[in-house]
Amino acid sequence: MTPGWMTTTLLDNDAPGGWAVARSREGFLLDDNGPLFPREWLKRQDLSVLAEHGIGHLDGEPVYLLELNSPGDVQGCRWQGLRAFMLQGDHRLYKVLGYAAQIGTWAREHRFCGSCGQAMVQVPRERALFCQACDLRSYPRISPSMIVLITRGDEILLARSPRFVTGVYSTLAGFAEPGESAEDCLIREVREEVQVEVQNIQYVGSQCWPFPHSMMLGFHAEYAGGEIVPQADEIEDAQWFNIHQLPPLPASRSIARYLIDLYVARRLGHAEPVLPG
Ligand SMILES: NC(=O)c1ccc[n+]([C@@H]2O[C@H](COP(=O)([O-])OP(=O)(O)OC[C@H]3O[C@@H](n4cnc5c(N)ncnc54)[C@H](O)[C@@H]3O)[C@@H](O)[C@H]2O)c1
Ligand SMILES: [Mg+2]
Ligand SMILES: [Zn+2]
Repeated sequence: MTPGWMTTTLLDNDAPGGWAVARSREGFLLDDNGPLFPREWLKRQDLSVLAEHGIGHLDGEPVYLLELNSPGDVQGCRWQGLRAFMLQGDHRLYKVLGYAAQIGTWAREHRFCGSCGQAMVQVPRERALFCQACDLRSYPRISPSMIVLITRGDEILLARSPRFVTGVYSTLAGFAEPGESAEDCLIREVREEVQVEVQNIQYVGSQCWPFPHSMMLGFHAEYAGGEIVPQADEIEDAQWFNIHQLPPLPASRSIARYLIDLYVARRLGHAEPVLPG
């Protein structure tokens, strides 16, 4: 038995046994034991299954995803969104569900060829869908996004979007556009969102962010000039905060929080935090 969580290319759907998770637009099915169910039991429930995907091994046991057409009722169970699993509970299970969510979303959204409209088929032994007519392959989609902590000595620039929990301020972030390097994207996003210029851009680390398929690339940058002007509609407020007087911050498992905690720790000479995977 190999301990831990390992994703795999594909598993044989006809082989019996293993664990399964069920996903619908309401999130993952959950009972008092968590979101992992004995697969044979789960498949006997009255659920409308769109597709079954083998996704990996947890402590050596195969794990499958049942992607559902609609959230059914299973006695003693409820539905819970992926974000809630990220915020509380076992980080390992959150990784399993995050991967399941990305595979489920991608396969659901690529059932038909984007070029000719024919049904896509599974490629043997590879996580890819294939159009025989066009010889076109589709792989799981990942959207690179930059996230940056801008600092000015003891001050850090944080902003809030109207979508955030009341009071919470975070680092600036945005999706890469075609034609951009990571640094180009970062500079553009910072200009768009707060009209500030940055210098000494340093890559810090990355994080998978399965909401629904971002790959966060985290940076630190120093302030170089400009007055904060928050972008209409996108940024509700943006301010310089002294590291000794910070507002409510993002969830501890986010790279946004890590970038802030890391800078504060270095500034104060405290032990450095660990970037959550
Ligand atoms: N893990 C973290 O700590 C953390 C923190 C902040 C943001 N994020 C994530 O970073 C990502 C980007 O942040 P943002 O929302 O500020 O981006 P953003 O500033 O680029 O603005 C989002 C808008 O950009 C547009 N957009 C452009 N390309 C897109 C694409 N590929 N997918 C979806 N929308 C696209 C859409 O109109 C969307 O509403 C999001 O997924 C967000 O959840 C993660
Ligand atoms: Mg943004
Ligand atoms: Zn096609």
